[in-house]
Amino acid sequence: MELRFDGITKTFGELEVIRQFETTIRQGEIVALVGPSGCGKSTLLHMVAGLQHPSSGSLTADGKDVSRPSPERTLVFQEHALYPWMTLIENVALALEFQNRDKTYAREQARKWLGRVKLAGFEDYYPHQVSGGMRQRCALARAFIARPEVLLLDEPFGALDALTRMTLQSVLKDLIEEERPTVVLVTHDVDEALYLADRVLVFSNRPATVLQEIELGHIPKTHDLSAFAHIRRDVLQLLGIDTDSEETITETLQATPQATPSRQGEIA
Ligand SMILES: Nc1ncnc2c1ncn2[C@@H]1O[C@H](COP(=O)(O)OP(=O)(O)OP(=O)(O)O)[C@@H](O)[C@H]1O
Repeated sequence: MELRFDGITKTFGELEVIRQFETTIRQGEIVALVGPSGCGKSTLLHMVAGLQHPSSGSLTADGKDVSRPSPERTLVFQEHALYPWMTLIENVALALEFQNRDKTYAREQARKWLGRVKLAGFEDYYPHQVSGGMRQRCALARAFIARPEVLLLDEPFGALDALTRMTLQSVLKDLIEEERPTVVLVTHDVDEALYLADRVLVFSNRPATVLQEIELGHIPKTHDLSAFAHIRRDVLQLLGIDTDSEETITETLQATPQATPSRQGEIA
């Protein structure tokens, strides 16, 4: 499914969040959105999901106006995505039951998808009985089982530790390669964007405009991103991050741009 953003502006009351956003995301393309906290990345995803509407401009999916949510466009959040009172298999099967599919078929498919994300044997566990990484595997199974044409990922692994995040990124990459949905990924993690995306859009502070568009193409990638070091450095510099102190990347991107420094001696 092709997504076309044509002169999209979004305001909430007096607050202008996105200004004149233009791009076309091709069928099967993976586009990452990176930018400072609060610049409007999630708002853009919510518009594609049909949960928010542009204040001006137009947004179409395969030429049709996006006006409401549809199972063709699935949103995956960072956490709290699973129903805690349902087992993993029930959570996954629900995505098909919502489409009025037969319950037995939905359960069979859910078992298959849990196997694909390496959760065979955990079907009858409740979300609180498994790790955060396993919950996100389950959330991916629930997103993919409905075979969405557009997958919208909002910081899908933001709550996970670095090692688990890398493992889950590989799981997601394999699923995307097999299923080929169009993907829009919002992330604070520049490495995640470079690893997963065909194209990266770097946004400015609010009102968000595109500072740079980086075409990576369908290059086979591994977690060794040394070949992309120059791109990574450029992106970080665009975001105003000192590349000599890399450990602060995620924290800096998450920091509120309007945050006021605490007075000397004050406990932050
Ligand atoms: N429903 C809403 N009503 C009013 N203001 C909103 C609404 N949704 C978002 N905003 C505001 O729009 C701005 C952009 O929010 P958004 O969540 O899209 O940013 P973001 O780039 O995804 O941030 P982060 O990276 O921190 O998740 C913020 O200032 C936010 O307070």
